[in-house]
Amino acid sequence: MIKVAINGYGTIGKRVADAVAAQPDMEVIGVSKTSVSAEAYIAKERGYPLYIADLGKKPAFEKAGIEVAGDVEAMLKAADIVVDATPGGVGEKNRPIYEKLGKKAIFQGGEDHEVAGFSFNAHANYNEAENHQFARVVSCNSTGLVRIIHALDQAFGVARVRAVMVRRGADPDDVKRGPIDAIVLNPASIPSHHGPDVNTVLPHINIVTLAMIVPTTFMHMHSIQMDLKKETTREEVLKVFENHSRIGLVRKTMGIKSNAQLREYTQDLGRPRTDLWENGVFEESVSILDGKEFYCFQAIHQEADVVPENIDCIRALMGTVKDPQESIRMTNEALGLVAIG
Ligand SMILES: NC(=O)C1=CN([C@@H]2O[C@H](COP(=O)(O)OP(=O)(O)OC[C@H]3O[C@@H](n4cnc5c(N)ncnc54)[C@H](O)[C@@H]3O)[C@@H](O)[C@H]2O)C=CC1
Ligand SMILES: O=C(OP(=O)(O)O)[C@H](O)COP(=O)(O)O
Repeated sequence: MIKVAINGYGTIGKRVADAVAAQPDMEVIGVSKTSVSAEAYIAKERGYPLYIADLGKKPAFEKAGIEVAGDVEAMLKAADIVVDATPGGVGEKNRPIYEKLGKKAIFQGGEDHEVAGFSFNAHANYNEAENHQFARVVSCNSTGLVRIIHALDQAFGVARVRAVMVRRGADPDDVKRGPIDAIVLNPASIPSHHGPDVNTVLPHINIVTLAMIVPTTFMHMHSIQMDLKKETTREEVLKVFENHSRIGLVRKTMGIKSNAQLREYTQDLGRPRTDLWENGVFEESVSILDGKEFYCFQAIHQEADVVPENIDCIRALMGTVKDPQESIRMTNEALGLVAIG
């Protein structure tokens, strides 16, 4: 069993912890929090040993009825590998301790590529991970882009990509963020970080991305255009998506035309935390013009799509499963991830 520590038990960390616990070849040896919160109670409820960054806060946890197993360093020492899901920028500060203890670590998309020196996506570059001490799972939007670009690149060749990301303003629990009544260019300059981020995994792709944020909390929406190298048809493109285990199709017949309806659907499916782990490509939007021009809309659930990628990244860095497809299959099966559509 691979012993996994989750440093930072928040939006991403709590999902990764549950996903690790569901795998046949991994166990959660601990999760960490900085202060008492509802999430600390959930860790207790799940039976995950809870470690804290500052032992000076131990009395506050104990007063709240939450047992503390030790400090973060003790958790790291007990682990084979750590998934660092602390807020963007904190991972970089944590890196020296992983180096000191000789532990493998996975960073998230809030860190720069250089923090790990290797950026990861299971379908695109799983086999390059072995022998690395560190990896970074690219951000949620970049993960969604890499999946779809890589799939079409493998099938038809991709000459260039132009994409616009309409980003959710904040996660559902994030009461301090906005906007409440605005469309914010984020950033106003071009490109947004997503294109260069895609290039950390797929360096040969010609891509320009633009991004803005809107007052929603559930999912980003992408408008994507790609020039393909080989002529194809809409039907052939749909077949590629149907055969991809992490690209789902929002079928025309479902009548879903928004993030809100898609959330209702994942909820009705009984997905944990309503998570959409796969890309949600809108079937109706998939278009091929003049044989080579591809268009689509896709929804990306920001809290969820990086979760299975973190699980595959654990196996890839540990070198325990050599075949990417086998790891992807194991991860999907343990999560109950059967792509929609
Ligand atoms: N929320 C999202 O939509 C997505 C976030 N990411 C990335 O994942 C990373 C984590 O983001 P979230 O889960 O949203 O953050 P979050 O704020 O929900 O959770 C972070 C957790 O880390 C804990 N923490 C803070 N400082 C710590 C420290 N020094 N040691 C241990 N724990 C500490 C906090 O208590 C909190 O539980 C970031 O790099 C972010 O950019 C990636 C994809 C999507
Ligand atoms: O990884 C994300 O978005 P991104 O792919 O646009 O960087 C997550 O939605 C977190 O983004 P945030 O920086 O708005 O919290």
